[in-house]
Amino acid sequence: MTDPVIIKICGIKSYDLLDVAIAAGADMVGFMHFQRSPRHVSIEDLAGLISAARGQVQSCVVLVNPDNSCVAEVAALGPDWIQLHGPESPHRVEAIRAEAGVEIMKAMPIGSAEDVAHVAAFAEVADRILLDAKPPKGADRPGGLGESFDWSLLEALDPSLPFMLSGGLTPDNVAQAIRTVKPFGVDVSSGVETAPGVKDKRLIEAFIRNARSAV
Ligand SMILES: O=C(O)c1ccccc1NCC(=O)[C@H](O)[C@H](O)COP(=O)(O)O
Repeated sequence: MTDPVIIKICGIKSYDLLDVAIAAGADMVGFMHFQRSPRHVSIEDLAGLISAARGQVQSCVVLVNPDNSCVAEVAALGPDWIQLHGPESPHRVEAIRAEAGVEIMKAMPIGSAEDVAHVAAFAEVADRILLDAKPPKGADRPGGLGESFDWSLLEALDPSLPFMLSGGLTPDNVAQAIRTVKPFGVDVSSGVETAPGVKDKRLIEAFIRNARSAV
């Protein structure tokens, strides 16, 4: 019997949608703290959402190249995870992990075999790796763009490395992604929205149902 895939619904901004994700069986929810994101949540709102999630679902705050004061401010709110989704180096990931005292997920942009070759160095310093599509040149943010990447690139990865898969996942392709790539977990944002930043209850439910039914 294989372990169930971890499901993360990213970019939750409201208590209503947090409840929807929990009721539908999400394992983890992501809260964006990045001004340029259409899913940005203020520090004040993060505090309430993290408290509401506690004990029901793992919470993950997504930051992009944060400075030490931002890390300290977010860590003080007690999320289960901080996700680093910027150009942080392995050394910086290690320092943030020591400073924050919470588990660290490092997002890695994948667009080529060279990008895949960089994963090992980050796997040594992060608690979990998230593989996402490399954003196109000129994109205004490094994630949450609904872009997928060539999953066959991941055949070069160390097969013993547990990783989360993201980038362009939807209710329609998540089961195929799980069967093909065999990730430890899956992460979605745009694929459960009707417009950037507008999550949809039925799409969240369908995503989780279809991910759970993948064999
Ligand atoms: O969602 C954002 O707006 C975002 C902005 C800046 C950095 C990361 C961001 N999202 C991080 C995520 O974990 C997304 O779930 C992941 O990139 C996949 O997004 P999508 O392809 O839209 O499902």
